[in-house]
Amino acid sequence: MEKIIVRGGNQLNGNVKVEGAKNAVLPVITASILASKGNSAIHDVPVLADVYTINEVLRNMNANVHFENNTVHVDASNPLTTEAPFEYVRKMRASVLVLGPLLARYGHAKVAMPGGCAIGSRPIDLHLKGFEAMGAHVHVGNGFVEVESNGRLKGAKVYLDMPSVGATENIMMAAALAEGKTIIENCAKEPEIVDLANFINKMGGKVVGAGTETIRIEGVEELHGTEHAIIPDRVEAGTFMVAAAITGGNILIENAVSEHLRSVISKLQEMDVTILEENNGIRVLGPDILKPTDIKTLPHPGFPTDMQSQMMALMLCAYGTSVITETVFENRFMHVEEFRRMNAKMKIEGRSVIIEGPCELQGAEVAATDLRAAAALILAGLRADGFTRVTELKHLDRGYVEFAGKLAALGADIERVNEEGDPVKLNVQSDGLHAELN
Ligand SMILES: CC(=O)N[C@H]1[C@@H](OP(=O)(O)OP(=O)(O)OC[C@H]2O[C@@H](n3ccc(=O)[nH]c3=O)[C@H](O)[C@@H]2O)O[C@H](CO)[C@@H](O)[C@@H]1O
Ligand SMILES: C=C(OP(=O)(O)O)C(=O)O
Repeated sequence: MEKIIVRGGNQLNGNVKVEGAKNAVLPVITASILASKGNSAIHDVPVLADVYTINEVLRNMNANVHFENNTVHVDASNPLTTEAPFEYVRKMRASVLVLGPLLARYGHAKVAMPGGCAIGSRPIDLHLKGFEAMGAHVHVGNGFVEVESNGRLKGAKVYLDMPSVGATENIMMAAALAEGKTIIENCAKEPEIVDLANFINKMGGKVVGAGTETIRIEGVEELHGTEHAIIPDRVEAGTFMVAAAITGGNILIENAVSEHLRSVISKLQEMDVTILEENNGIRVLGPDILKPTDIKTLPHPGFPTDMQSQMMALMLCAYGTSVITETVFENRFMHVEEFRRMNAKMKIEGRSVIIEGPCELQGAEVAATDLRAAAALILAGLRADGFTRVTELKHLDRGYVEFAGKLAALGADIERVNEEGDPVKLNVQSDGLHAELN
């Protein structure tokens, strides 16, 4: 089993470049199969396990997919099969995002029902409600969800009970090829939604209002391949912002987009972290003494749940009591137990965690419980006394490119090793890595 070993105490300084956003690239790659003619070239794609998984899902459906030099080329002009088996959905829930495009193009899609996961139960009822409103029939049974329509989907008015990111994306993709107009109300406003809408529009689609709470989609008869560059990853950027803050360092996070990070910037400033918006990114300077603060996770533009565990690591080092309230996922505190192994003092009360800082963090062997928890434990290790060993790196590899390598380049004493203790350098150049990452 591979581990990341970090010895705390080093201040991090220098520049780091943010990759394309995982949560933008996955829906964009699935949207590319809406095109019945022409190739799509998707640029600035991060070399992540999740990208390999979605590429495999598409290949399995008979699309032609090629991934090289951070560009994914998709040719979906062949007739596609319309099923994504459990093997993929188990690895990555975002595989359900093929439902909308397949249903719109072929009138049929079948995907293994995603189960619960470490952060909550994560149902897809809102996705299905949207498809039904557009005239599809939904059948759930034997571990699968199957959606079917008689002929073309019909544009409809869909109100989402909560602004689900995945439901907004799936319904937007389905509506792109539907007959007539679809209006999605109370939809998600995340920057990744805007990126997907831009991609669909470049394919010949007619989507307006992405980034607001109402999206209007005028369905078209056919979409074509196009070229698109993915937006920078705001969660990776936020993670490096915390790395600067927790080590009292000075890091320029290149490519970070401040408009995507307003809530994170504001909370870091409350903790006395200095944030400078520069031409090519965001510079973050950690203070000698961190102040406590409170956060409540919310849909965008509220504080992102995907930054909750990294902020928890930072709050452990602040002087005073901080409170985190998680409202997006019902069970996203699995990392609390792991932090406790590092001498963290905190208490879970319902949907909140009360953190009594500053804690004298101690190095320990800890297991990543999800993708962001993996990063958060490594961040805590940067500050802890002695060596922290983080296992279950499959979570980290879903969403961070060369995380240990990037931290080492900034001055961290960190190494990724295999079972024998030999250093592991991920060769992140080609699809050949797929087996290794899984
Ligand atoms: C690949 C990707 O982009 N993943 C992101 C996406 O996940 P994802 O798209 O799965 O998250 P959603 O916005 O859909 O989920 C938000 C909440 O809505 C609930 N819900 C969702 C759909 C549904 O049909 N019914 C329902 O009840 C979920 O259980 C959850 O409690 O947004 C989350 C919230 O910002 C992020 O943490 C994930 O990193
Ligand atoms: C929860 C996350 O991703 P996913 O929805 O792909 O599990 C995340 O990126 O933190």
